[in-house]
Amino acid sequence: MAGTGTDAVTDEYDVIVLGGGPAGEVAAEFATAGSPRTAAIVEHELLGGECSYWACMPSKALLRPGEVVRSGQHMAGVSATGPDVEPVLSRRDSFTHDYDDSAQVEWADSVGVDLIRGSGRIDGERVVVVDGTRRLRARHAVIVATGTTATVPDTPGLRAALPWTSRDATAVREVPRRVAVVGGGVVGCESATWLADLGAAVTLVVRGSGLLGRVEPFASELVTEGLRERGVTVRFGTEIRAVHRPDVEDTGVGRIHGGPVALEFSGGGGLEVDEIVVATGRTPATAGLGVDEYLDERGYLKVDDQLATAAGWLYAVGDANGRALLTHMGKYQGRVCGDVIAARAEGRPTDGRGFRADGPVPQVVFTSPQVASVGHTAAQARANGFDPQIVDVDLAVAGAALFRDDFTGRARLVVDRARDVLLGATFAGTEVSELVHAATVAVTGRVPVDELWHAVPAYPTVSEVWLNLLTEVRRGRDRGHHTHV
Ligand SMILES: Cc1cc2nc3c(=O)[nH]c(=O)nc-3n(C[C@H](O)[C@H](O)[C@H](O)COP(=O)(O)OP(=O)(O)OC[C@H]3O[C@@H](n4cnc5c(N)ncnc54)[C@H](O)[C@@H]3O)c2cc1C
Ligand SMILES: NC(=O)c1ccc[n+]([C@@H]2O[C@H](COP(=O)([O-])OP(=O)(O)OC[C@H]3O[C@@H](n4cnc5c(N)ncnc54)[C@H](O)[C@@H]3O)[C@@H](O)[C@H]2O)c1
Repeated sequence: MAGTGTDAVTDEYDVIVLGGGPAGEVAAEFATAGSPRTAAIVEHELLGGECSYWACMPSKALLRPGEVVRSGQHMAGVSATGPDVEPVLSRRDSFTHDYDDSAQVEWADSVGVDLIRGSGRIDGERVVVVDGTRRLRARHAVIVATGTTATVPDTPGLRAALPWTSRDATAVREVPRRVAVVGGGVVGCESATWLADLGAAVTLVVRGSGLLGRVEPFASELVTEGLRERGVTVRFGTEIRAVHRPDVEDTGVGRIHGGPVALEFSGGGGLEVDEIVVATGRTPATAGLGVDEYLDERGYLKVDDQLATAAGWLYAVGDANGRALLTHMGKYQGRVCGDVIAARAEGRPTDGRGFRADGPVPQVVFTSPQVASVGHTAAQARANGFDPQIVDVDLAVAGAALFRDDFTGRARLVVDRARDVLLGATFAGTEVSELVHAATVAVTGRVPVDELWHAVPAYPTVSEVWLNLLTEVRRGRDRGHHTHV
């Protein structure tokens, strides 16, 4: 029976998915596509998950206008102002559909997946209980795709101050005049960017010494410079000892939660702001699901490359398995997991290449400048026992200068000398997001550098940076390990 957004009537399905975010949706679709198998998704908030309503979609809708304005401001003959708050927030709302998931429910209907509204937990082998009352049984598989929630540290006074999390920052309705963003990861850097674009005076409070922990150090430095140039105060080595907000009010998501907030720093000193955004990482939504024996020490489900746990019938995709907290990787896992379940249900072998979700991880951080990367950084390559050739070049090519007057940035290739293939690539610079897929293809396909030499970038495009990178790889082979241009 097709999903209606209300309770479906079937109590036995071939596949039951807990959590209707992007990973769970795709897994349900692929496990049943082109077959008579049935699937249900159990979802206790909105079908579409965090990504659609409180994460990727609204954040990128809030970030793009600022980048377009900067593009216009750095192009002779073009005048650009803004971004203007109200139209930007309305455009954001058009992407989150005002938190109405009926379009996703139609999608579920169209692929024959039932939606069961409620909170699911596992109660024995292949059995799911919804809201503590309704029992469902899965003939083949149960897939956990419950994602993560924002982690709020137990700093004295912080939780009582009702700080914003990523949900408030992406759902912003009232722009705080002064805001402290706590955490120097992706959420911290991106939300500092859009809140500054919307006119807030932003202080980014970072306990470590750099932004975006796992990226190449030069990318982290360029993002720090970019934030500072646009007026964001970036404070490294700063821990918050206590938070005081005497006048707290639960005004709703995206609204300012009361009066001013005083932050006390561990090393002395402090800061008064109108709102705090806590961007200190994620907590897996796996507690109380009845899967404790399959969790690692951080609370993520332990899975193999086929997304299966040690219990053959139980799988986990997306953020819930902690492999890569990214929508595209969750959807990739959903495709592989769905294919594995389908093959097993049909008695087909699952030892082919298509049945392992072990591809390299691409990511774009939509700050200004952006950071687009895939595979190993230089440090990761060394830590994994490779002897990498590292090649760095400036992003200044003819195509870049034509693209935008202020185009700047750097690119790095990490090459495995032994096999003559790319292990990773990082582009940090003006609007570099679309550059990374070529690198993803090269890394995934293990294309030899000598073959890449024949992949000629069109003139005059930003992709011509590839020519400079590959030229340097050839030169570097004669000169030694690390080359800069
Ligand atoms: C601010 C922000 C910006 C981001 N931007 C990007 C980006 O640009 N690109 C990118 O690739 N990634 C981005 N991410 C990460 C991305 O949002 C996640 O990787 C992605 O949402 C994970 O998808 P998922 O399906 O695993 O989980 P989720 O999207 O978290 O969905 C899980 C679903 O399970 C439901 N659920 C949980 N427990 C239960 C239960 N017991 N019963 C029923 N339902 C349950 C939840 O309600 C939710 O709908 C961003 C994250 C944040 C916070
Ligand atoms: N564009 C994108 O691809 C995108 C955008 C946003 C989020 N995401 C994904 O979402 C995930 C979560 O992002 P995130 O930024 O919340 O987490 P993160 O783990 O990337 O960064 C968390 C930051 O908070 C700091 N921190 C942790 N505990 C702290 C504490 N008690 N006090 C002070 N600082 C503390 C950490 O040192 C780190 O700098 C990431 O893994 C990312 O992949 C992706």
